[in-house]
Amino acid sequence: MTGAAIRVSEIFGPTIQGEGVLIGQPTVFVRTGGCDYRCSWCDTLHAVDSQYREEWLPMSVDAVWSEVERLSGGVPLTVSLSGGNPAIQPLGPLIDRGHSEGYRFALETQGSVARDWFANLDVLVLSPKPPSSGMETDFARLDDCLSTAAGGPMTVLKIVVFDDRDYAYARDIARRYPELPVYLQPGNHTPPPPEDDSATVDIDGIMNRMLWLVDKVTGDRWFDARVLPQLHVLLWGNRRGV
Ligand SMILES: C[S@@+](CC[C@H](N)C(=O)[O-])C[C@H]1O[C@@H](n2cnc3c(N)ncnc32)[C@H](O)[C@@H]1O
Ligand SMILES: Nc1nc2[nH]cc(C(=O)O)c2c(=O)[nH]1
Ligand code: SF4
Ligand SMILES: [Mg+2]
Repeated sequence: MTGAAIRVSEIFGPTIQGEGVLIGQPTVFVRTGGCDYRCSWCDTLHAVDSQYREEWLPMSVDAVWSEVERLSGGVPLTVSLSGGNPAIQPLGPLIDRGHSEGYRFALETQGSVARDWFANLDVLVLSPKPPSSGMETDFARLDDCLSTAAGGPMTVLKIVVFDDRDYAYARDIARRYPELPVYLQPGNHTPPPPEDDSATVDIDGIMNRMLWLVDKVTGDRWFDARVLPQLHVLLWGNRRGV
């Protein structure tokens, strides 16, 4: 077996990337299990809460890779690595394997753990957490993620915004990293409870938050910001595996 086992919550697709810089692009998701954060509004608790850890299978690189190849029909695409926090899993050998077959890799992480294999990614999405999450940003660690990735992937920021404090946080982060593109994402205040992915989602509420966010950004003449909804939530609500 190449490398240590990867704890996998789910592998699904192809679907479209619903968020941020790759929005609309066909992708297969590899969602790892386990997270060092507990965001108050996390929409993926089935891959975070240790209550569900028996559903996270330790898989070899070969096993993960054959599932990605099966789902993609062997046609190279961008694989989205998410979680949980995928940075706490040994994903370097998987990335090498996929690259050797012509696939690309995008990874989403909160920026709390840096890995040397970040440099081998094609896209690194850093999603530091605003005050409404209840989490504290460790800027030294976020800086580490950036310096580890330097010269490698296209790196972008994606910040979830629920309220004025979150918006102020997003502006601060953007000022701190002026070289990074910033994507703002309205928060889903009706995320699914982990055991029920059919729970209804308040699309009108999310769209109102989106409109508010557009007003904030344009009112402040923050013309470098990009504001995008979670497209998969608009299309499929809280459903899992899409
Ligand atoms: C589920 S997380 C997994 C990856 C990593 N742990 C992270 O937070 O970046 C993927 C993305 O979903 C976002 N997200 C989680 N819950 C959300 C919610 N209720 N509304 C909007 N975005 C949410 C996160 O901020 C992150 O950008
Ligand atoms: N279609 C789709 N796009 C996504 N972008 C980020 C996701 C995630 O849960 O990390 C996600 C997801 O679960 N589905
Ligand atoms: S860091 Fe990501 S996966 Fe972890 S609790 Fe927060 S939103 Fe959920
Ligand atoms: Mg999600």
